[in-house]
Amino acid sequence: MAPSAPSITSNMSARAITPRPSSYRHKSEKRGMTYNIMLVGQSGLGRRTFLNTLCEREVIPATEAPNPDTANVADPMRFDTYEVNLEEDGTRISLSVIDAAGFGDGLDNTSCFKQLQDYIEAQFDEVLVEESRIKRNRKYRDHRLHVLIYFIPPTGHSLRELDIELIRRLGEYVNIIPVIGRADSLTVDELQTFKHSVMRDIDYYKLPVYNFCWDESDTEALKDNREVMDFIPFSVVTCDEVLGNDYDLVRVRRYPWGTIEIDDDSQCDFVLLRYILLNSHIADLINYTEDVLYENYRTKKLEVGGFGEGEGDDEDGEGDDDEPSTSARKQE
Ligand SMILES: Nc1nc2c(ncn2[C@@H]2O[C@H](COP(=O)(O)OP(=O)(O)OP(=O)(O)O)[C@@H](O)[C@H]2O)c(=O)[nH]1
Repeated sequence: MAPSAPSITSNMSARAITPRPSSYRHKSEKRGMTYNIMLVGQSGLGRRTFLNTLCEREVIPATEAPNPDTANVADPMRFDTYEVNLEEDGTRISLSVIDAAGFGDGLDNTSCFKQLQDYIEAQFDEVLVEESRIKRNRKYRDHRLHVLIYFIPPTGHSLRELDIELIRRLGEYVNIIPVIGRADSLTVDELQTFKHSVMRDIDYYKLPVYNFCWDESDTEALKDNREVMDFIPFSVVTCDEVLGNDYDLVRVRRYPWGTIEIDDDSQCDFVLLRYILLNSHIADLINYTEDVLYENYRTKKLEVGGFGEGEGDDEDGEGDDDEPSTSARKQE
């Protein structure tokens, strides 16, 4: 008899905290979900490897080494999109990941914030236009960003101006989850101290990172969510090798002195973060984006009259756009 497919060993069960999937999650189970994630962080912090580890396959192949003649010239930001279909606990997830490459790599990074903001707003505007059509496009694919994973470098100090500015500028448009990339660069004590410093800065500057406790009506989930918040920023170590046999696989990062099991929650927060992103909190992140962040954006845009004549015009000739934009209403 052929052996069954090997499965990745996860030590999630050993963790003191396993957040309960919210009621939103159960409602979306059968329908399947359209989910959009953006990865932002300076080059080399492990965005590509993180995505591959998250999806358990090579979504972004390794890039070739940079040409030494042009390596000193910072590229402008690029938004590379990757589509992946996943199944998590029986729920189909049509995942779109936008890798914002080149953020923070230049000497002057002021334009990066605007490029990111423009990108996120453009996805909101697209929905605003779509909502105002008389005849809706049934095949319309919503590209609003549901979560932005921001990679903080493992400096061991505190947040940099660049980190503060990014969270401050984009927090009103997207759910930002800060993570410490390459967290294996820090010892256990350094990591704890660094996490505290980052949280101190987030509190001090009132930075709008995603608040897991936004839905206070769900009292049962509130306790779990408070515990989840204690892990922010999540420490991430990604996999560069899979060890094991036909029955059991263990994902590791190998060093001269040994290995780190990235699915072991006593060694980093990757397994918890993955569970939050793809399972327990996926529906909350989508709902918060649609019901709060998008609604706020929409209200502001319509109040200042920024969504004026012509924006709803139908380029492909489908649908009629005579309807005034102010009548665009989100279907409850
Ligand atoms: N020590 C350590 N190295 C890592 C980790 N994640 C990725 N790396 C390594 O860091 C290097 C860069 O990783 P990438 O995933 O390509 O980083 P990126 O952020 O996508 O970088 P760019 O493609 O340059 O924008 C590779 O050699 C990875 O193997 C990690 O958690 N710990």
